[in-house]
Amino acid sequence: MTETTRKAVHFGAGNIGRGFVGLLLHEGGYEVVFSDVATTLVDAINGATEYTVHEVGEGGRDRVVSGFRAIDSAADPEGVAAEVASALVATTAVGPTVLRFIAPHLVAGLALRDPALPPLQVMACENAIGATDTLRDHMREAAGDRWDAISSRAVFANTAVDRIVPGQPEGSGIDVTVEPFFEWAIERAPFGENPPTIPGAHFVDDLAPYIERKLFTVNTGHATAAYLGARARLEKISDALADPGVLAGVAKALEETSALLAAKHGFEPDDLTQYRATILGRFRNPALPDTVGRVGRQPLRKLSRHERFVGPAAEAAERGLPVDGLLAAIGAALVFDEPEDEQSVELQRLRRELTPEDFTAQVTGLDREHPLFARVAEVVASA
Ligand SMILES: NC(=O)C1=CN([C@@H]2O[C@H](COP(=O)(O)OP(=O)(O)OC[C@H]3O[C@@H](n4cnc5c(N)ncnc54)[C@H](O)[C@@H]3O)[C@@H](O)[C@H]2O)C=CC1
Ligand SMILES: O=P(O)(O)OC[C@H]1O[C@](O)(CO)[C@@H](O)[C@@H]1O
Repeated sequence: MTETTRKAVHFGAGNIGRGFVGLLLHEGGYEVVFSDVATTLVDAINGATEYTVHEVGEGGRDRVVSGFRAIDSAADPEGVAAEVASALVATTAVGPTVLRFIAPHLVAGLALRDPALPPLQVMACENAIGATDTLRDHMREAAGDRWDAISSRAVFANTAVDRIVPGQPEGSGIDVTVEPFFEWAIERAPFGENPPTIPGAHFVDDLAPYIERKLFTVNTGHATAAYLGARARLEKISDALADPGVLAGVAKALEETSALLAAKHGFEPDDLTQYRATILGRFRNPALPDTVGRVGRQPLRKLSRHERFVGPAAEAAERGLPVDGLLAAIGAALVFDEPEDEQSVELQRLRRELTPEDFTAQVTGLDREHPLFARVAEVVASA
């Protein structure tokens, strides 16, 4: 494989796929093959020779991506397997619950792959702890008896990706509007001497502190702003941050997650204060057309056991740390009522049909004996 055939297959050509992962892979010198199930999007990508990532806000600039194509994985699974077989890198940005549908494509590609090639470098770029491990588990399951023969043809690294990429305005084609900030932290060890070349990414020995700091600050804070903003009938995230009540609620929830991060991972409190300030500045970016509906999407996933609210609140409660701000955010999430969002509709149905205790057990996954359980059930009862 020569320098000119450096190829990455990226699953999920949506907002983060084109506006972040695809962009950085392109800047790292890879030809990018997007794989998606949205036929119109695949056609639009194949109809273009370049697209522009518009970074809006302070320090932002336009970046042009070229050297890509797209393939419809529903219509042409054999084509996807062939691309995977000869790629150097495979990434995903499809949503954590979709990883199991990507696994069979990767397995089929590894089965075709020449064992003499360098191992495929697999990285799931989702907002979830251990997403690449989850993808590998799905692959192992999909491969069954074949796994032992093909698993050495790939290496797997967990990653933490951070860039706000909102829903795109009508008529923007495949261009993407994003914030200027980004961070991509990747586990170093799986690659040995040959890490992928991704400009601006940083390789770390232990990803756990990075991904927890990211998820429990950026994502906890963003989702808190969305749910408090939606409850205050605000539509834009930047307007939510301008509301003193919402801002105070976000600040309180994040002070609690910072206290946990300091206690658990040894982050310096002053550094966390600075990190929170930077993040609140990012949420306030008025040039980003971001909405409480997008950021609050899939509330059942966000209220689950190891996600951005219950995850840190449970650990904080176990350590006797304060959780009132996180409980208030959970209270606002419970009344998130977006008819367009399936999980929001399901959430409201569950609230109507279950007792507060049964709802808490089912939605948050907390054990009934956990120190947080009764407090969440109380919030559910009074929401
Ligand atoms: N948008 C953002 O600001 C950020 C998003 N993320 C994470 O990135 C992931 C994707 O988020 P977005 O790009 O915002 O969503 P999106 O909805 O814009 O993109 C997801 C894409 O995946 C495609 N897809 C769905 N099922 C598929 C399948 N079986 N095979 C191939 N493609 C499939 C969809 O058609 C869509 O194009 C999520 O896990 C999200 O949490 C992470 C950091 C930032
Ligand atoms: O599907 P999720 O988890 O809401 O992912 C999107 C979130 O990730 C973020 O990009 C933060 O990195 C936010 O823009 C957004 O709220």
